[in-house]
Amino acid sequence: MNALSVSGLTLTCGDTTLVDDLSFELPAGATLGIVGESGSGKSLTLRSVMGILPEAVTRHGEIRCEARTAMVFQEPATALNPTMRVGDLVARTWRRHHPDTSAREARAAAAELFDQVGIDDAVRRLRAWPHELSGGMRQRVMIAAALATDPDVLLCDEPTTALDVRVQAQILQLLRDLVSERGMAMVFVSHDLAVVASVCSQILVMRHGRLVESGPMDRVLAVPQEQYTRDLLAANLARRLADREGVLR
Ligand SMILES: Nc1ncnc2c1ncn2[C@@H]1O[C@H](COP(=O)(O)OP(=O)(O)OP(=O)(O)O)[C@@H](O)[C@H]1O
Repeated sequence: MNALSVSGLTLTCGDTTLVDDLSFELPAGATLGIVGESGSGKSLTLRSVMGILPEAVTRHGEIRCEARTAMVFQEPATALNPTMRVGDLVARTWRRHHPDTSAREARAAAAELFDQVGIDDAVRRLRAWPHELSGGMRQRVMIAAALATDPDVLLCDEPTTALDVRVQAQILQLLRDLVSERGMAMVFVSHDLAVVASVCSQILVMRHGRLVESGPMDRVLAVPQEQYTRDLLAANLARRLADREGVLR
C-alpha cells in the first residue's frame, strides 16, 4: 500500500515551470531521499504534499495521500515561536490532534515525546524558551512537535543542514531510530547525497524541476544511470574529502 502517490506534479509561477511532470510513489513505511542542487524543486515538492505552497505557485497533477503527514524544516530557529515555551508548543500541537485530552495529559505526552527524541531532563526542559536551546536541541523539539501529530509520513526539508557535523550525525541517528521504531515513512530532502544515503533506502534525483532518475539507493549509488547522478556523486565525494583535509590540518 502506498502512503503517498504523486502523479504528474507540475508547479508553475507565472510563465515559469518550477517542477515539471514529477511522479513518484512512497510505500507505507518506506524512506525516500530527494536530492538535487539548489533550486531543483525539492522543497516545493514537499510543500505540495503538505499543502503549504506559496500563494504565487500554481499546482497541477495529482497527489494522493491517505496518510497523516508532518513536516520538519531546515531552520528550527525560525520555525519555533520565540514567545512560546517549547513544552507548550509540543503540548498544544498534541492537544490539537488529541482533542479529548486534558492540559495535564498533553503536558505528560510532551514530556514523553521529549524523552523519545533524546532531550535530557525532559520535564524541566518543557519550560525552556527556544533561545535557551542549542540548534540541535531546537531541531529535536521540532521533531517532537511533528511526532505529536502521530504522522504516518515524516517530511524532512534539509533538517540537518544548519547543524554542525557532530550534531547532524546525532539527528540523523534519531530519525533512523524513529522511523524504524514507529514504522513511519519518510521523505528526506537534501542537497547532500551522503546525508540522504545514510537515512533512506530509495532515492529520487531532481534537476531543474525534473526527475533525473530514481530507484533503490544501493543500486543508484552503485550503478547510476545518468551523468548528472554521477556528477553529484563525484561532487559529494570531493566535498567529503575536502572536509576530511580540513579536519586533519
Ligand atoms: N514562493 C516562490 N515563488 C516563486 N518561485 C519560487 C518560490 N519558492 C521557490 N521558487 C522557485 O522554485 C524553484 C524551486 O525551488 P525549491 O525551493 O523547491 O528548490 P530546492 O531544490 O528545494 O532548493 P533549495 O535547496 O535551495 O531550497 C527555484 O527556482 C525557486 O527560485
